This record gives sequence, C-alpha cells and structure tokens, in this order.
Amino acid sequence: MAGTINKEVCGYPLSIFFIVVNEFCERFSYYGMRAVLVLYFKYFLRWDDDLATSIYHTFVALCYLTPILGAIVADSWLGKFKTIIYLSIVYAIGQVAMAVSAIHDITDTDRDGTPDNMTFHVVLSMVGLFLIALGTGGIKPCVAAFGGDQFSDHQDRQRRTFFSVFYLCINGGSLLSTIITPILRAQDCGIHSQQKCYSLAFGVPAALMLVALVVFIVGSGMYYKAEPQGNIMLDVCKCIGFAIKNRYRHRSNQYPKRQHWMDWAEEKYDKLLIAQIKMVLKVLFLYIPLPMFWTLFDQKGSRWTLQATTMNGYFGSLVIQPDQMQTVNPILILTLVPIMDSVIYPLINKCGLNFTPLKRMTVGMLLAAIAFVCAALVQIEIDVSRKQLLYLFISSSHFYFFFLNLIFRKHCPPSHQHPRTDDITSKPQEGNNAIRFVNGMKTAVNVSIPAANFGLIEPFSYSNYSLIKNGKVTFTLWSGSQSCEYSTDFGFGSSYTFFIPSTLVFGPNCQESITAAEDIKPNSVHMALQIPQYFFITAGEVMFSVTGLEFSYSQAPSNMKAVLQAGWLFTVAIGNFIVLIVAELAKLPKQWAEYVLFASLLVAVCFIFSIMAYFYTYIDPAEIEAQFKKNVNEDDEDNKHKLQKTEVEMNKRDSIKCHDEDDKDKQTKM
Ligand SMILES: N[C@@H](CC(=O)O)C(=O)NCC(=O)O
Repeated sequence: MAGTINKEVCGYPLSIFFIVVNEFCERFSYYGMRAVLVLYFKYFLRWDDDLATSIYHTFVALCYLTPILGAIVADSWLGKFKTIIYLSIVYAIGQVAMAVSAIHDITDTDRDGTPDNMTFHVVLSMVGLFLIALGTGGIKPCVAAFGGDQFSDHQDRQRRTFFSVFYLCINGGSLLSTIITPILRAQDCGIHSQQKCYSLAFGVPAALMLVALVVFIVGSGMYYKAEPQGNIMLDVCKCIGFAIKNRYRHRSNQYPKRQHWMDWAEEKYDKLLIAQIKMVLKVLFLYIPLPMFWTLFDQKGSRWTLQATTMNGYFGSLVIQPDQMQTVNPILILTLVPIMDSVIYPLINKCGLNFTPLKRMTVGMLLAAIAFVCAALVQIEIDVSRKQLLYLFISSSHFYFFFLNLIFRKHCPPSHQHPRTDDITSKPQEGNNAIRFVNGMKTAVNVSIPAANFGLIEPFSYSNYSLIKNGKVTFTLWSGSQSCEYSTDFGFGSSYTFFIPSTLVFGPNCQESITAAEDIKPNSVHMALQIPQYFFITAGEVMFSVTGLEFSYSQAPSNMKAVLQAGWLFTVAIGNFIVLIVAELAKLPKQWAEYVLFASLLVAVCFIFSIMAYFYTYIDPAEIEAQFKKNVNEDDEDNKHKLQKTEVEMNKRDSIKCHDEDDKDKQTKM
C-alpha cells in the first residue's frame, strides 16, 4: 500500500470511513429515487401500468448491466478512484435531470397544474435515468472493490467486517430513503399550481448524491489507489482466444496433453496472466447457478408487493401500505448482519464446523427457497379467504338485487327500472376500496370526498364505483343547498354500496339513515403473515449476498477485482430476466403454484451449486501472484547467470580465436 497516508482507527484504515459514508448516501439516492419512480411514470407522465412497469424493470436491469462497463474502465484505464469520481458526477447530473423533469411548472403554460409539453418531461427523465443507470451501475463494482483495496494482506478479519458494515450502510440508506421519499412525494408543491411534489422526491436523492461525491473527494488524500493495469479485459480475451485456437491446432493425439486448456496459451502469453485468468474463470464458472437466487430475491419488489395489496395492513393504529412492506428487508438486514457476524458465525466456528463462504451461500439459497414456500402458504390462505368472501358476496348480492328490484318497482318511473349489472366481481386492485352510492330519493344528489367526486346521482339511480384508499373517509352529500356528512372507516380491498333512502333528512343526524351493504369484505389475511417470508429471504440474502460480495473480492486476482464484482452484479441482471421468462413460460393459473415452482427451481440449482462448491479450492491470489513473480525473478536471475556465463565463454572463445588469428598472421608475415 505504497503512497498512502495509512492512518488507522481501531485497526481499520481511516479511509474506509469515507467510503462507507459515500455508499450510504449513494444508496439513499438510488433507492429513494426508485421508490417513487413507478408512481412518477403513472401519475406525472401519465403512462399506463404496463408501460410504467416495463420501463421500470428495463431501468433496473440496465443498472446491473453497466457495472461491466465501469469495471473495464476502472481496471484498464482510469483506475477505481477516478472512475468513481467521474461516474458519480454523471450520476448526480442524472438525478438533477430527474428532479427538473418533475417540475410541472416548467411547461405548464396554461397554469392548470398539468404539464403542457409532455415530450420535454419524458425526454428529460429518460436522459436522467440513462445517466443514473450509467453512474450507479458504473461505480457499483468499483466502490466495494476500492474499499477492499484499503486493507493490507494481514487485515483479513477487518476486511470481512468492512464488507458487512458496507452492506449495513447500503440498507441503512435504502431504509431511510424508502420511508422519506414517498412522504416527500405526497406533499403538494408548485409555483403556479400545487401538485404532488415529485421534484422534491427526486431532488433530495440528487442532493444526497452530491453529498456522496463530496465525502468521497474529501477522503482523497487517505486512499490507497491501485494503478490501473492496462487494458486487462482485452488481454484476457486475446489470451483465451489464443489458447482455444492453439488447442484446436494441436488436437491430434501426437501432441502431449496439458494440465489445463488455458496452458495452450503459454507459447505466447505470460504465465502470470494465464494463472490469473484461470482464477477468474474458476469463480465465473461458480457464478453460473447464482442468478436463480436473484430471481427469487427481486420478486419481493413485484410479486410480494402485489400479494400485500390483497392483505390487511392495519398494525394497531399504524396503517402500512402494501409497498411499505418492502422496508422489512432493510430493517431485518440491519438487525441480522450484526447478529450473524457476532453471534451465529462465531458460534458455528466454536462448534468446530468449517462454515466456508460457499457453504454459507448454499444455505442462503435454501433459505430463499423456504421464503418462497412461506409465500406460497400465505397465498393459499389468501385464496381460501377470498373464496369464502366470494361465496358471501354472491349470496348477499342475490339478496340485495332482489331487494333493489322491489324498491325500484315501487318508486321508479319505468325508464329508471334498469338495475346495473356491471357490479364488481373481483377485489379492487392495490388495496383500494370500490365504493358506489344508490340514490333512493326523488331528487338528484351530489356525493363527493376530497379525493373523488361521484358526480350527480339521478333519482333512483346508481353512481359508478370509485376507488378510495383505506382509512377514515367523510362523504359530503348535496341536494340543492342541503348537505349531509357521512363518515366511515375503510380497510383494504373491500367494496360497498351505500343507500341514500327516500326518507333522508339532511342535517347533523343524517348519517344514521344511510345504510351500507358490504359487496366484498375487506382483506382479512394480515400483512404480518408476510414477515416470515421476509425473514427467510433476508437471512438468505445475508448468507448469500454479503458472503458472495466478499468471496468475489478475495478470490479475484489483484488486477481483476472490479471485473469480478461486475460479474457478480451481472448475475443480478440475469436473475431479473429469468423472472420474466419463467413467469411467461410457466403461466401457472395459481400464484401459490408459481411460488412453489420458483422454490423448487432454486432447490435444484442449489443442489448443483453445492456440488460445484465441493470441488472448488480456495486460493490466495496475492500469494499465487507473489510466487509467480518470484519464479520470474529467479528465472531472470538464472537467465542473467546463464547469459553472463555464455558471454564469458563467448569472450573466451573470441580471445582464443583472436590469438589463433594473430598467430596465423604472424606466421604468414614471417
Ligand atoms: N437489501 C437490499 C436493499 C433493499 O432492497 O432495500 C440490498 O442490500 N441490496 C444490495 C445493494 O447493493 O443495493
């Protein structure tokens, strides 16, 4: 670690403090922006659900594909330090572009609260997202590896702890931002008209990214900055290509076999480079089954959140929204990482078990599979409760229509006798409640709540269904100048029809005359039932992901550490594609069956991985590289000696030759 100010605090290099704070702010920025992104697409850019979802997933996939680019730039050209600085600037510009794209006033020329030039907002936000994907993905493999670089060879234990703390910072940032940015988004802001404040929800992550950059620069004088080693990726590709070609050229039996197919590159390439490529290939081979873990893990943001929308989110007086259940993951990470590091792993060690990184990762995969079995059980519970509710609904709705027909025949002129048949038959989406009103009065009634207007309901007629959120809602009914307020509490996913009787007397006690029929009962399965599945997936994540991050670092040759980190992140991108492929191909009618399918696939993959892991031999790349360098030096010394010896012999021979020639000359002269 030459050329560093090697200050240490409690055995740790001081420089890593700046790196973990940088990571905290960067992850706050990333997860905070991501938390409100789909809603921004849907409500600000006015895209439909499908478009919003596909652009969202494309963005996430891009964030995990760009690490390859960042790693190549860092390892072969700029070095990790400069790559982090430059790409962080690109990242911050992207976040600022997002914040600006969400200011509706910029194009709201008629000042009605909606942007008038949507193309401007769409283009700016797409440019912003592209820059963010480039920035966040590009620096991702560099920051972790750069942190690892700060430790000396004898600080193995501290480096392991660093990776755990690093993971804690990621989740601390993610947890805080996932709580804060939705709150910011829900505020109203604007110059000419007040709208939901997406610009603030993107602006704060942009500010945090700038803080991340500044903190990283402040630590500049303390970092150990390994020099980039030239275009290593190109060398690696050329070397592999040559080995394959050379092997093919010498395929006949007359040529002696070599220990490893990469050894066929020996004719042209340095032995050290070949050894390093072998190390990387061994780890990359182990990575093949890993995307399946991410396939399951990343569904907590999609399938599991959708599952939560069909559940009851009342936790005492606290109401948890379906998308807020995702915060259980970072909360559990913050609890589990220290417990694992300070209690579970040491305990396992004390029992004499060698819980190697690859064993931990295998257990992590199994835990993720268990999480999906839990998710399947919860799904079955939801389906059963829904069946019961549907039965209740069908029977109550028959009774209810019989009753309505009686009223209408008695009171309505013939033109109004057409009870609507487009009644709701399935649970409203996203935990909303579907509400409608039946006006049994002879005069028209207007019904409204702050968030929706049911419109003017003609005498003896129905309003359409309106979707409203859970919690207490106060309806205001107007008929001419008379009004009536009706308050009630809603849970999640229910449907109600409210009857305004012909005898309604407007005034303070009007509430008692209005009756409600429960068409669909609110969700009865509690969201707390998702906690076990979150627990298992998070415990799996700690064993799999935290360990994998450290494993990738420790098994990589010195000049290819960021490349291996990028390879690790690439498994996340592949995992996300597998979700789409499996879900599309399997098309299982029951959600619980899909969960079981994913769990079974992971168990199968885990079995294969455990066999591969069994045959893996852990290496110390630094030691191997040092050995190679020593051998080369010894070879050089040998060569030097040989050269000197040859030179001496040649000189001797030359001088003898000279003497001979002199003698000959003398003889001829004589
Ligand atoms: N547990 C996740 C964070 C989250 O989903 O909130 C995590 O640690 N991801 C790793 C990362 O690098 O972002």
